Amino acid sequence: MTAARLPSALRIGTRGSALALAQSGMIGEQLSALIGVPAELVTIRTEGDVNMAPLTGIGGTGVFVSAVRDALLAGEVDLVVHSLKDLPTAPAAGIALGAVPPRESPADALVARDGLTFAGLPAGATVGTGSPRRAAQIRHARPDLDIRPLRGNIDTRVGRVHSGDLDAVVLAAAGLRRIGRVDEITDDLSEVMLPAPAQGALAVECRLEDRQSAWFASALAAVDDPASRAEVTAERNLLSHLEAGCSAPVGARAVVAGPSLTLHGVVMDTEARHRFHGTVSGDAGDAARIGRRLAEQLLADGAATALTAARER
Ligand SMILES: NCc1[nH]cc(CCC(=O)O)c1CC(=O)O
Repeated sequence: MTAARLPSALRIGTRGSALALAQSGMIGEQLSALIGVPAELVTIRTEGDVNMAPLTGIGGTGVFVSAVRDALLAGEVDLVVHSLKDLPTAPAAGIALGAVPPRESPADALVARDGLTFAGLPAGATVGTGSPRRAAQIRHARPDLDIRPLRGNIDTRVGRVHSGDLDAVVLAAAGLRRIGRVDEITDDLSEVMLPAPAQGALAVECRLEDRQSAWFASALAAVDDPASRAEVTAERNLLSHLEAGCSAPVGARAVVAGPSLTLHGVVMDTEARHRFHGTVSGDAGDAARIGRRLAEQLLADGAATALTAARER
């Protein structure tokens, strides 16, 4: 495509999971209505879909991202949609973050047998999660629980509870909501843990040069939500200035209220021996700087100890 002219169809690159298809389908419909051409989803198979080894062992969630971005750079698609929390914080050559659509709930959710809440889980209950961040915060809140490794798509994970294999699993509420399975949630974990930076938010990426095109830029601006963008900017700048990867035990939650933004962050090691947390507020226009300031504050408190301990595992 030459983005200067309207194409006959907008090709949107996505992973093939139910969640990815739901997310990119929704963005495709919105863009299609805006620009008046049909959107076509192009499924891209990634190493993360094929290889079921723990994510921490195959290069983190970045494995899902590279193949989709390669298709964009190769001109096979015009836009790609990702879960923003799966994107590395370093910018990718030739690619722009075209839009951050209005964010879904950033909360983590419990899916437990018999409708159990987090507080209602009996001592020794098995809780599945493959996320060091979730594991550390569960350990901190409930050292009596038995945390088990967990991978796979949302269906697989929830299935481990229905099969009686695990008492509970922890998932992003946004993922369950987007695939229409919000009824599975038995508790909201907002009071128990801070979410991953950018959890619940989407990233619509385009080729850098296509942003010059007026119709392209205006379509992207129409699906962009500045408040969501400010929140994820603060959260991801915290992560990048901690120099922590996407599987590091770092939690972050920014909230925009009117002109101001408040960012809460936590850094732990996986064993939950160390825990550093703090809050920085400021002007929402300073989101990146707020993230950096909280990172500096947590590092001054000694957070590097926790990050190093987490990396050495
Ligand atoms: N880690 C994979 C992943 N990437 C995005 C989501 C859910 C949707 C989101 O956070 O936007 C999930 C599943 C989960 O964490 O339960």
